[in-house]
Amino acid sequence: MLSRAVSSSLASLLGSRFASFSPVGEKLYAVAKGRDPNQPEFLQAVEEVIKSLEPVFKRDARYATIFERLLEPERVIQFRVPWVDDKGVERVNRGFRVQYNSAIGPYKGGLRLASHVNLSVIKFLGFEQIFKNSLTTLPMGGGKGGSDFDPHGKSDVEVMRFCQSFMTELYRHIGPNTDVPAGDIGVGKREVGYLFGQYKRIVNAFEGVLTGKALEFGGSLIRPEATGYGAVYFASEMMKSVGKGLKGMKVAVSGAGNVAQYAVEKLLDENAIPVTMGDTSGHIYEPEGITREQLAEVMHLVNVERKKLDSFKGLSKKGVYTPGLKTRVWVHKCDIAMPCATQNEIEKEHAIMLRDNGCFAVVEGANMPSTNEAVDVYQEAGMMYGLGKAANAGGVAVSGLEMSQNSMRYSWTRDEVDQKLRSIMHTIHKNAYDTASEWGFPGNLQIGANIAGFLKVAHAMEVQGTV
Ligand SMILES: NC(=O)C1=CN([C@@H]2O[C@H](COP(=O)(O)OP(=O)(O)OC[C@H]3O[C@@H](n4cnc5c(N)ncnc54)[C@H](O)[C@@H]3O)[C@@H](O)[C@H]2O)C=CC1
Ligand SMILES: O=C(O)CCC(=O)C(=O)O
Repeated sequence: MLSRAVSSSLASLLGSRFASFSPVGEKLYAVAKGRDPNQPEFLQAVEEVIKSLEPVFKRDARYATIFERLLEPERVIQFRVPWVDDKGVERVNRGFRVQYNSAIGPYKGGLRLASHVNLSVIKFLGFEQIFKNSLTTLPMGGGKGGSDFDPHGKSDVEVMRFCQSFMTELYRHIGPNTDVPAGDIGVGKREVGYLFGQYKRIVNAFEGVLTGKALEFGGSLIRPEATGYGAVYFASEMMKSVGKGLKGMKVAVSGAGNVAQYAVEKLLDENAIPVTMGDTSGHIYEPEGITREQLAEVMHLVNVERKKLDSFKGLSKKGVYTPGLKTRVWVHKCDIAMPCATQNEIEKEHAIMLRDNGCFAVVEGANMPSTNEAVDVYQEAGMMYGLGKAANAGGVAVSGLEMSQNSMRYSWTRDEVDQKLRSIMHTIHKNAYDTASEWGFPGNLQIGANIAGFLKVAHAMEVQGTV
């Protein structure tokens, strides 16, 4: 245990929020911060998990030791990605794959292509993925990768050249029983296709090394829809737990990409009223609800024309488009907020706006979309909080089902996969809910999900020895 003097000097070194850790939590956070002081997103994710795991560390100090081991990724791969643009100019990007934890299965997690990608971002995502994958009930470890290459504004051929170069290094580190990447921001069917083609060409084997593949070469039905649908199934479980339903609920959704599109589609199926969608160009607000026709236009614009919402033509008379990111979707009155765009898109001021406007639940389709200060606002206000690790686990869960289908050389029907997804989201919610109650925090899905996700991995790590 740290002395009071050491602990207070560490507190001033690490910032005021640090003061609320127990001495064990302080020590673990200090280990992470001491090793990687310049990785803010990673440290934010670590802080959030440590706070939830305090009761576990208190009950049995063994778990703190295991957690300290888990904090360090098993392997971090960083590499050069050279490619040639359409003008014949040589370009270089930086590629990453963080193979974070393989205690319960092969590393599994997406690849992100976006200019903001750096090691801190990939490490936070890989760290989160460990707990999320554990919650899915499927045997998948945690990993994440990507590059600071931004596919927006690049031609298809430029994206292909980049993906081929990226895979020319990555292929030696992955495999269907080792590490199975998939999509994330900036990586959809097109990019997964180019990556798969290059892998197959190099290793001369047709194997399930990526998920999110097109149906023609081993993809699973419902994988494109899975994260958005899964988040809405999770929201529905949250509502049921307090005797409510989604019908008639006004939902503010951020994002206009994969997760947001299918969240809006499923909200419409459930007779909820999605009132917003947003991207880096701005956002649309439809006070009476986004219609299926408007959603179809967004899908065409984003997925086919590769444009942003500033090109959206279908606003209703009451609809409003607000350009830029200064004003976010969270200014609009809603019952439920579903952030489905990116990390830290809800800061404390936005959480306060949501709370003051009567929003009573936040369900995260994105990874770590709320800052820790925003989460404090939700918890202090008694708002329901479905954290990303639980609420957006449907995507990776169906990726796990894609791996199973590839292994069996078989394909389940759309209904079969959708039923399995629903059942997995039900189980994740129940596990988080029950675990929260068992540990003395009834209704706190954040604590419940983090503890349940951690304990499974911790037990596997313990019996596998110090590896
Ligand atoms: N695709 C998947 O299966 C899964 C995705 N996620 C998470 O969901 C989130 C969205 O991912 P996808 O929809 O797959 O990506 P995407 O690339 O299809 O869409 C991302 C959307 O967010 C918007 N966006 C990005 N940065 C923004 C910013 N700073 N402010 C406002 N809008 C911004 C983009 O313009 C785009 O509309 C990410 O946090 C991702 O990690 C989580 C689980 C699985
Ligand atoms: O489907 C996958 O393997 C990855 C999904 C993902 O990146 C995520 O859950 O954040």
